[in-house]
Amino acid sequence: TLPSLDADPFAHDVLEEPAPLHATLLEAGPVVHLTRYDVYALARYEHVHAALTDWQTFPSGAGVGLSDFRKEKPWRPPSLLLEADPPRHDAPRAVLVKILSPRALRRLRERWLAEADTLAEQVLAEPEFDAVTALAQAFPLRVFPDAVGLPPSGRENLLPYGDHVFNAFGPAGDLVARGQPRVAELTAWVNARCQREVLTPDGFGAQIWAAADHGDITHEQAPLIVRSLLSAGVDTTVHGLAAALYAFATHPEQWRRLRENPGLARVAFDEAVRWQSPVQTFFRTADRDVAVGEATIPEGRKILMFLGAANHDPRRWDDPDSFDLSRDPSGHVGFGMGIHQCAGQHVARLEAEALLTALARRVERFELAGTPRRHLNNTLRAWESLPVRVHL
Ligand code: HEM
Ligand SMILES: CC(C)Cc1ccc(C(=O)O)cc1
Repeated sequence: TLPSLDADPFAHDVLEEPAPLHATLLEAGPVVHLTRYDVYALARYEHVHAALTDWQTFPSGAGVGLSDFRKEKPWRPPSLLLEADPPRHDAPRAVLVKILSPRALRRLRERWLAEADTLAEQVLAEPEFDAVTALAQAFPLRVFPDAVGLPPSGRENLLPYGDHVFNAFGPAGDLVARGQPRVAELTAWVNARCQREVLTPDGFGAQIWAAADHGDITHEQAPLIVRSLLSAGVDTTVHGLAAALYAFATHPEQWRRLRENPGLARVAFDEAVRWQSPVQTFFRTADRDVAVGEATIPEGRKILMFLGAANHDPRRWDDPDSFDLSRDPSGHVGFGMGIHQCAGQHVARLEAEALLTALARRVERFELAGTPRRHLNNTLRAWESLPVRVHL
């Protein structure tokens, strides 16, 4: 039989502190029926990994949120990557993976390292500041819109748009309602920024349009693929960097390790992504009755994958709740896994390497200078503020 639970994974107290629910789910069995939404929760690493890598059984085409696109109209035209399955998914994916590859990003490396140094010099002139606004938000907004090729005006729309995109994967509750008043305006702004004529010639956006000229995708698809960058490329890195800064402010011995070996910056970021899982959950749809353990997930139902729980599954990780730079975090599901694995992970890692390297060269120790406050979102694990004191 299938264990069931009436817990609400999107309740504010769970979004604030998901660990107790994760513990319950990890213990209860491979699959738990969440009766409140009639969805099937997967929390153990083995089963989350299996679902992520089996797109035929667990497709994305009906949406990766609670809403089933076969039953209700999506709030925006579906993504050609995130909310598409092969074969439709293939060409957009191939184009974006090439544009965002480690090799393609090499041309940005020096500029992003220099931008991080400049930002660090400015911010570290003060002994105390809010690491969320001064660093985690400021750095991505300093380098990413330019890399996409956005014009300067209106970039303050990116964070609230992304926040709504991530809330919209959850139930239509107060967090979605809070974003509603600005959705039309933010959507219009983002859609206008996906048009060829507003994008600078050397950015990721122009390269997507050039791929259409080259026949790799169609010109109708190009703006929606640019929209994917604007939807997924900002809030994720902001909260990923905030997670890393929170990890180091609460683990001074790990910061010391990074200072002794700045080459650890990239693995430190992946360990922070594993430890905090900035993207906590999202869905798939069961394409058939699926046996998981002795349980069966009925065809047509949504499964909810708890990345944050899988990244702390003691069946897969030693001492999972510790933030430890000596761990090999590879294999974590913080960037997903399989054919939809994060197309922008190398962008995120380069942003993190630049910022953490610039800070490691200057900051002897971080400490919390007040109680961090959470930013609640249906999908993202995020900080509203992270007051820190730095010792140079
Ligand atoms: C710490 C930062 C980030 C995290 C934690 C993250 C997380 C994820 C996860 C978990 C997925 C898989 C979604 C699924 O399987 O349905 C994903 C997909 C994706 N991400 Fe990221 N992401 C990050 C940064 C970025 C950035 C910077 C970009 C763009 C430059 C980006 C673009 C995308 C796109 C386009 C997809 C869809 C890929 C596909 O469906 O083939 N992400 N991301
Ligand atoms: C973790 C994922 C849900 C992040 C994400 C959001 C949006 C898109 C898009 O293609 O719009 C892609 C990826």
